[in-house]
Amino acid sequence: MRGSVSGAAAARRILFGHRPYWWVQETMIYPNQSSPCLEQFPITCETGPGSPSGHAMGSSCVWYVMVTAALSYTMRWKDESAITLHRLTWSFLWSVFWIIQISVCVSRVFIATHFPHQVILGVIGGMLVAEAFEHTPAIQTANLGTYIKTNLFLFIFALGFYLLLKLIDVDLLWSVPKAKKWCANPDWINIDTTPFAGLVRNLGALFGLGLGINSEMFIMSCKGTNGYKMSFRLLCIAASLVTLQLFDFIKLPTHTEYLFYVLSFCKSAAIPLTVVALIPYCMHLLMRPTEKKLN
Ligand SMILES: O=P(O)(O)OC[C@H]1O[C@@H](O)[C@H](O)[C@@H](O)[C@@H]1O
Repeated sequence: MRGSVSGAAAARRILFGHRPYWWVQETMIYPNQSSPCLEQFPITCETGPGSPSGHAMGSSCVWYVMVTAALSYTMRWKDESAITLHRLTWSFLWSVFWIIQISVCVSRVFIATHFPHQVILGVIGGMLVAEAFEHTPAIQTANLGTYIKTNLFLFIFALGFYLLLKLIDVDLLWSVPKAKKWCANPDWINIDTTPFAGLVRNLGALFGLGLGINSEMFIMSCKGTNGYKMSFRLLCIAASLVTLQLFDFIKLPTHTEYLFYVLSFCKSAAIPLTVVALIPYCMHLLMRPTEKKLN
């Protein structure tokens, strides 16, 4: 009994970060209704727990991967002037990195979705995740079966963890009613901010990545001779950036929860599949006639 009580307390401490926009309404620390008035915005009403910040974590993780990948390129330059250039690039890229992270953190705190320590934890967490994945090259070589098994494991683990915590009276979705109660405008509550929506999105992305890197399209384009060409890579980057903007225009219907989760999974799977396999394959086909003419 004591074990389950202390387990619940530990889980609460780790997973139950309050967000300022509801915490300020419920805390008892301000006497005689003197609690400060926090302005809310259309993006304030996140429904998940506040710690660590998902936006800060996502941003630091993605930018960390891009900056370290770019620097690993410049590190190969060996002569004296190249070393100076590498140092300049290093300072520039890390400055850009920190400017972006600070901007994300300040904006999350400004709109009352986070306390400062939650965004700091998010940035550190994102960098740790990026480091861990950079040291796990198996991700890029795993077969589709492994991706599917990992997907199933993560889904069952998350669901099992949710149900297990429910048994010891801990509701992992505790934050949703709080958000609904204290959000200034019900229209600002978005289903895609719930913890389950985040889970489904991540599972979809992982599945799409698995499908992509195990597809013929990826093998023929990225693993072929074109894959090493700078022009091919730049074309893929440009086309991917445009396509990602187009994906952003696809708005999913939110009236039926299950349908939303299924479509969200499909959309999240389609994005890496497009970027990793479809676009490189199209670019590969586009570049082929030019090569034939040259030959
Ligand atoms: O914790 P934050 O910064 O409010 O970010 C929450 C977001 O974090 C993201 O990681 C999740 O994918 C989203 O579903 C969620 O809305």
